[in-house]
Amino acid sequence: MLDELRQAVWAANVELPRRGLVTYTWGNVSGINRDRGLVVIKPSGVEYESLTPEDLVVVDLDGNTVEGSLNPSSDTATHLALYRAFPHLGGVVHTHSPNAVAWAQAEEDIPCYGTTHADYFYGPIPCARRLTRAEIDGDYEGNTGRVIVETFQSRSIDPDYIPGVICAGHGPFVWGRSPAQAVYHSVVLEEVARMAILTRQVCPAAHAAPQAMLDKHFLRKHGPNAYYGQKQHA
Ligand SMILES: O=C(CO)[C@@H](O)[C@@H](O)COP(=O)(O)O
Repeated sequence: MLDELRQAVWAANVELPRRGLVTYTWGNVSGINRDRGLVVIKPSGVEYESLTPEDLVVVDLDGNTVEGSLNPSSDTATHLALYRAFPHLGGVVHTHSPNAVAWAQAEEDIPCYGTTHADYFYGPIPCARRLTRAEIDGDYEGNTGRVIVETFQSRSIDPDYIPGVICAGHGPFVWGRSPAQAVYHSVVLEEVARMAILTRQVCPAAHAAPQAMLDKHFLRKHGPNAYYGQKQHA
């Protein structure tokens, strides 16, 4: 079932260790078929070295397993909350990439200091608040997704313009139009998180990039007036 999506989700998952974004099994990628309302996701705790496309689990948007004999990722409910709330998402990635986690553990948005960030994220990357005790004890992974969605709604952030978030004390969830694009954005998020840490070290009072620079760099790559590259780039 969903052979093409299964292959894309498998390729995106095995790209995570190649890109240095995961240690052991600390991450997962999913992809969605919107027509069928089905999500393909990595099974929980399976090593990337032994992962095959057949190991992936197919779930519906309520989290029921439709195909697969392995348990889906423990983060499945978070992925599903994002797919339900943000209709343009085609793929979601979660990792514990260290520079993004550093900002998440500091409970700070990742500031946009320059053009590398502005090329892909149209403003600071938000840090979603810590969960309450009741939210952790209850539907933890579902609540993680709900808090991410609340963060975007309450701050009027468009998830197409800021394709990722860091969750306080936890780590990044990043998305894209496809599983491959979600991995691409995860690589960028980790790099800009690292650059922002270096910037703070060089100058603790560094200024955020001005709006004009954000506008120029994001909008020349995204949206109706984009002119960067050859039109098919992520
Ligand atoms: O945060 C955690 C574990 O604390 C998970 O995101 C990570 O280990 C990946 O879990 P899965 O192997 O996808 O269940």
